[in-house]
Amino acid sequence: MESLMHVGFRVRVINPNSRFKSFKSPSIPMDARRNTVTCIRSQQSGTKDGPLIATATSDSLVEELKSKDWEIGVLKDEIAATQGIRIRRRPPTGPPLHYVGPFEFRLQNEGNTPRNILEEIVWNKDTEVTQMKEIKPIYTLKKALENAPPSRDFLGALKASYLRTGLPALIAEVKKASPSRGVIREDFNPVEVAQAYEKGGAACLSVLTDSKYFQGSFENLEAIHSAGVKCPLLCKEFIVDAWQLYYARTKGADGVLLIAAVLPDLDIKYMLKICKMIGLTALVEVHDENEMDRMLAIDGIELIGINNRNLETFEVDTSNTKRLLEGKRGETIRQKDILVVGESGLFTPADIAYVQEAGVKAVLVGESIVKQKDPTQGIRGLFGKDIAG
Ligand SMILES: O=C(O)c1ccccc1NCC(=O)[C@H](O)[C@H](O)COP(=O)(O)O
Repeated sequence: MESLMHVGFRVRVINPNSRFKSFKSPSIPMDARRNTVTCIRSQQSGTKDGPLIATATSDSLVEELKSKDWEIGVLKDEIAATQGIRIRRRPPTGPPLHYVGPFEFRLQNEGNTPRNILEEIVWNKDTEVTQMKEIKPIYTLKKALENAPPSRDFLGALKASYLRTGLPALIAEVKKASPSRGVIREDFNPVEVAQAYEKGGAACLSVLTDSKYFQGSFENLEAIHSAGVKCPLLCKEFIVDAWQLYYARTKGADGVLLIAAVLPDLDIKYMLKICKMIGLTALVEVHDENEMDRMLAIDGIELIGINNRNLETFEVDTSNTKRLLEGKRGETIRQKDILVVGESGLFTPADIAYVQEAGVKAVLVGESIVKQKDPTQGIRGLFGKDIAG
């Protein structure tokens, strides 16, 4: 996908209502773009006879590239919309300052605020990742992975726990705060929480790494990994770029979350391939029927999470899990041997029994256990019994 963004290509928009039926991307070949960048860099290092003409050419080329990249972003949103994706990936800045493209595109700058919290998070993440990529280019991450220890088997740990206890395997979430609940645990020591979860019988852990909205961090993930916690670790992030997969793996993740509400099918397929290549288990998250159907049409998905929380409105409804596993969808899931995780809003043994009855073999739980003084006891309370091995 990333390369598509940077090479000249023609996009045909399938949506019949689209204002942009066909669009020819910048026909500036990859090499020319590299040369542009090289040219700018050499100017920055600045020889005194650095040609002024080159500055003008570079500046206008950079402006043109920015504008075209922005237009492509808008078109990608349109393609995503044909898959029922409502989250727009357009950066919050709108068109570049000197944008002189089509009038329709210029108009789109109006009302350029996120429509809901998930969109806001994703826009913020796009900016954050762009900056991080500058600091740690992907080749440095790939290099680091050459000597990285093998990842742990996230899916295997869930299956083993389910077989051992006969209850849904627990992915216990290391979560200090959230947009919907604010601060959930004041005296938050991520390593102590992780160790308490492991002692209580969690099969895997989910570690929030977003700092702005969840007060999480990659340092937390790394610290839990280095402390010798044996449970496989899910990097709970808002993945918008394949770079993040490599980064997560270098920080000790064994699994990552891919959110169907954010990522179009092609991105999911591409990221699944990278996950496989670098030893990450992908937990693909859905919230509604459309997302479930899209994911069931993609080959190679082994783990699907059904989020009971609507990430646009914060509304939580555990019957969501049941609804998405009914009928034909449930049958397809069984045929494909996909393990389903029930996520969010689970507080009591009755909640666990309800989602197990619906067909889940694992649950992802944060608030109800992290807010207990002793999270080990929190797990006992959640299941109504001791599930430690
Ligand atoms: O939890 C939120 O407020 C939230 C807001 C926006 C995007 C994602 C959000 N949460 C991620 C999750 O779905 C939960 O952390 C996870 O499933 C655990 O949920 P819970 O047991 O209810 O803490």
